[in-house]
Amino acid sequence: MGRPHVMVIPYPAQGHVLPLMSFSRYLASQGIQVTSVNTEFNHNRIISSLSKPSHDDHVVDGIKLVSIPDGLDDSPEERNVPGKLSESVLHFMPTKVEELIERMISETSGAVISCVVADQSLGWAMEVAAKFGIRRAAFCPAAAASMVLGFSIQKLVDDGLIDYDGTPKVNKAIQLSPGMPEMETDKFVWVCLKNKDSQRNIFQLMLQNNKSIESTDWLLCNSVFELETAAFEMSSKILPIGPIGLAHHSLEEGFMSLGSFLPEDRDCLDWLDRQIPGSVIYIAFGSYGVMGKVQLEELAIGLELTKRPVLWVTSGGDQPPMRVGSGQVIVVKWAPQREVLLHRAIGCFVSHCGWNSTLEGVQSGIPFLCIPYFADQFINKTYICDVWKIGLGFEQDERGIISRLEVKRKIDEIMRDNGEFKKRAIKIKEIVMKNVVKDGISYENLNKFVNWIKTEVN
Ligand SMILES: O=c1ccn([C@@H]2O[C@H](COP(=O)(O)OP(=O)(O)O[C@H]3O[C@H](CO)[C@@H](O)[C@H](O)[C@H]3O)[C@@H](O)[C@H]2O)c(=O)[nH]1
Repeated sequence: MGRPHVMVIPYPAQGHVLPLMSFSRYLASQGIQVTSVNTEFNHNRIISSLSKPSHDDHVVDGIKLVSIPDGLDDSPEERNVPGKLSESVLHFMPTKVEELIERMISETSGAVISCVVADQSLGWAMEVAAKFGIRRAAFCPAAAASMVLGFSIQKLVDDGLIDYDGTPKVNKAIQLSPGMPEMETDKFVWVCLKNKDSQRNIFQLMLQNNKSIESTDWLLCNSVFELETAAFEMSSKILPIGPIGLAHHSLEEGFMSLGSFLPEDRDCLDWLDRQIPGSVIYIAFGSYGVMGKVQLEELAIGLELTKRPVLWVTSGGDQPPMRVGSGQVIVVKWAPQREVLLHRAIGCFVSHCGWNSTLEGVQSGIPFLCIPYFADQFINKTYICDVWKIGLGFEQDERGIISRLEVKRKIDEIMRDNGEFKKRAIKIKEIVMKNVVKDGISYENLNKFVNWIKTEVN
């Protein structure tokens, strides 16, 4: 029997590459040969951001890194033009992946790829794999609730809640089933992009992906059954396997950053060592920065008013107008976020509620302050604030801005509150940990998947 070989294809964005890289590392640690396919642009960023240089650019931590062109020019700006990246993903990448598989098969005289694991948003990858007779699994890096929202589109149309292009006909909060987080129709994943063309494209893509997913052998979700019981009960096909980063903690530390597009600033960990336990506000908005100047300023002043130490990540480019260097505030471009959140100095996490950040905060037992701005982030915020009750949102003033006083008020509330938020956060963390150890649901699902990969190899 040959060694099983899995090809992993993430959507080419940071919040997708990181969890799929964690998943790849997990598979590699189970003796599976893994090829991770990234765009050339991302591949180069991944290699140059490794915290420990690799002897071989193409094999890192047991994972073979290969790249395909994305058809865009070399500037990062090109990828920020709305619609450019998604167009390349839809119309350029499929042929490149197909050519890559053909090449791999011919170079190794028919070597088997046991399975393609692709991001759930790349439905076409399932079709390419099927064309070569390769088995397939979809990986969802977002909450199960986001997936079932996609699966419920036809019902939303039938119930008269949205039009055929996804536009809401009414503005109201709905629940897809009892126990599901409430969702505002005007904040549906495809609606809150605030751009009609993008809305139409994403909506169409979700419909297409729903179809492609029907033909997959597995639909794995980086989530935890007990965090989202109602969502998992709505679709038995979605299997929780998360949080995926927790599955390989024993692996070599030097490659913890594998998949980051920017080098991690590890000095902030030394700074954290010098802070009082539970005192630091960690603020990070994922890999994009879209905060307006006025909001940024109110946030910065509000944080200063709390007189608490702050660690601020500027990844997307938003430079906080704060007095840096006072010892109270440290600003970094890219932090080792998972390690930061686990540090005893951290008291709360001001987050945009991307699903990876949500899971990382949850598994660290840290309370949240939420500033969601698009896509699935509103659903994740509802989980944090209304379902798990481990965080607070902010009220906006008449200008649509979160004022400095509101920032200070909410941070003081979450950091004091006799530790109620912290206590609940620790409880939720314990639930999560139960799922990733032996006999836990995520652990068992991962095991089943690995066994399936191993036993079906010819
Ligand atoms: O300084 C930093 C900042 C972030 N991260 C990591 O970057 C990832 C960011 O992921 P996420 O929190 O999900 O944010 P986005 O990059 O914005 O993720 C996109 O993808 C997610 C998964 O589909 C969605 O939930 C989000 O809405 C979408 O914006 C996390 O693993 C962080 O640990 C770092 O390592 N260092």
